Amino acid sequence: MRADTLDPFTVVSADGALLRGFRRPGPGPTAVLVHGVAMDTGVWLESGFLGELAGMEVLALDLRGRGGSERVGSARRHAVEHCVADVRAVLDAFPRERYSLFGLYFGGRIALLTAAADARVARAVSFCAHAEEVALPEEAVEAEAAAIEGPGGRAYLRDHFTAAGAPRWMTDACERADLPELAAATRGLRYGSGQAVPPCRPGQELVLVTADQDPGLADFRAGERRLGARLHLVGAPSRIRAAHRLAEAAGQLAGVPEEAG
Ligand SMILES: CC(C)[C@@H]1NC(=O)[C@@H]2CCCN2C(=O)C/N=C(\N[C@H](C(=O)N[C@@H](Cc2ccccc2)C(=O)N[C@H](CC(=O)O)C2=N[C@H](C(=O)O)CS2)C(C)C)[C@H](C(C)C)NC1=O
Repeated sequence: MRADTLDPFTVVSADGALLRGFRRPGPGPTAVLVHGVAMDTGVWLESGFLGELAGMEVLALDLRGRGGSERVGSARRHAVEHCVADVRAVLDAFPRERYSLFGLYFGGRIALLTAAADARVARAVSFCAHAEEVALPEEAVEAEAAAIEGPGGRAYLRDHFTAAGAPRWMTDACERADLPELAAATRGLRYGSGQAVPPCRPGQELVLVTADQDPGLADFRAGERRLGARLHLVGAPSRIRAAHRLAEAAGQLAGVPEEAG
């Protein structure tokens, strides 16, 4: 396959955080890719996602504290509003008529929240994250953050994802994580990440993707009703196992012209 030319970029978020990412040129509509909590832009290359978006211009950022982006240090500076600001900083740096956002897991939630905040987003596709309120289990999240920043942090993540049948690109992403920063990002989830996504704007298209056997399917169905989102199911026993099929799903979804009903 043709090697992709990836042009690195740097943008500054609203709170001054320096963000890095890459642009993959393309003649078609612009896609903005938002990775999950324990990830960075490497997942787009390794998952085959990039190849499935052939023809689109692709902008992929490392969220604060991940990849090459600035380590912000505190949980508060990892609040979801700052992640939304990170994405909007990329839109500001690359002015286009419209953008399609594709988000993976927590990145999907960020994509949906960005659409709700920003009319420039014509379409937001959330892979394996729904739009409903989530009651964050404080103790479990704190225990997870402590595990991640502890001596067995990398093993904690690797073992969980391996046991859950995650693809290689997801477990490899954990090997690259800056663990103290990932612990801060985990603690930062308490600042707003549980909020339900507000109704989107007229003309915006929202797509929710999950496994057809996802035990939490009801939350995705709720998004269909409450937000008029489209639901796209992939054949998999769980959200994590669906990760093996998300690039393929992206190819199917990206192929659909935005005007399609
Ligand atoms: C390692 C494993 C145990 C896992 N930890 C993660 O993965 C990442 C890395 C570290 C923190 N992490 C969270 O996610 C926070 N921790 C959790 N949160 C739950 C969850 O549902 N999280 C969502 C995302 C989300 C968040 C906030 C609000 C909405 C949605 C999610 O998508 N999780 C899947 C894993 C799965 O579905 O089993 C993935 N997330 C990865 C990513 O985003 O990079 C790729 S896979 C509940 C309590 C919100 C739980 C809980 C035990 C504490 N631990 C996990 O989930």
